[in-house]
Amino acid sequence: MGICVSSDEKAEREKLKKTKIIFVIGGPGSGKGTQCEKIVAKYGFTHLSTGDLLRAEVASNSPTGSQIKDIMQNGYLVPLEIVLKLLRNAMLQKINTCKGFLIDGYPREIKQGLEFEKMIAPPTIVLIITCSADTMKQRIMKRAATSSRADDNEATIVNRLETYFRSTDPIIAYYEKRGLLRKVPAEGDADVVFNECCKVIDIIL
Ligand SMILES: Nc1ncnc2c1ncn2[C@@H]1O[C@H](COP(=O)(O)OP(=O)(O)OP(=O)(O)O)[C@@H](O)[C@H]1O
Ligand SMILES: O=c1ccn([C@@H]2O[C@H](COP(=O)(O)OP(=O)(O)O)[C@@H](O)[C@H]2O)c(=O)[nH]1
Ligand SMILES: [Mg+2]
Repeated sequence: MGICVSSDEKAEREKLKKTKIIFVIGGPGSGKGTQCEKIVAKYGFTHLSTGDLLRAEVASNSPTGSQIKDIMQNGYLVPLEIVLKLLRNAMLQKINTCKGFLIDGYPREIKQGLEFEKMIAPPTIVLIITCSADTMKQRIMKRAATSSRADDNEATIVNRLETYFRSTDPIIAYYEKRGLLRKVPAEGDADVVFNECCKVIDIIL
């Protein structure tokens, strides 16, 4: 028996394929959220952070939320099916009004990127925000003073950095080979970094 795809689903897929999609990746605390906020203000794109979607799921106390709470608290990766389902639903909710999507914090592994393309669409570009592990640590510790994130503590930061560095090189190589990768150095002030982000985005408008 073949797979039955409804006409609604076909229309959704077509819409998703026509939309600009920017993956925004980078280590924990590198400034993805900060840059996305600025990009939204200037370009009107829709910002979806997979970390935020997962935190909302945990806060809702759903069965999925309880399943992923400890994984996140410890700085490991949530199963891909869960992340992708949340992401797809969130995208479909915005698809009719959206000028383009910023997908912040995804993919964390090549497999996540491949599944996204299968279920949703290929990214237009992949923006990677890069700074040293020391800078990331310092930024998160500073944020920890005011954030209520359960994973903004020294022990979890070590795991988050390790998780990031373990999977990131293959992701970079993969999108570089396809000509989709855009690197933005992020040691400087947020405004300086933003200026570089704009140069990259202006080209795809
Ligand atoms: N260029 C920058 N210079 C100095 N501080 C910055 C810069 N970019 C971000 N920050 C600060 O660093 C902290 C982490 O930034 P942000 O939350 O945007 O990172 P993130 O990549 O989204 O992190 P996470 O992956 O943990 O969600 C924030 O407190 C932010 O204000
Ligand atoms: O695609 C994703 C995105 C996030 N996470 C989980 O959510 C946490 C917080 O993610 P976020 O992007 O907010 O912060 P980061 O870990 O990059 O600092 C991560 O440590 C993971 O446990 C995940 O498993 N898959
Ligand atoms: Mg963030």
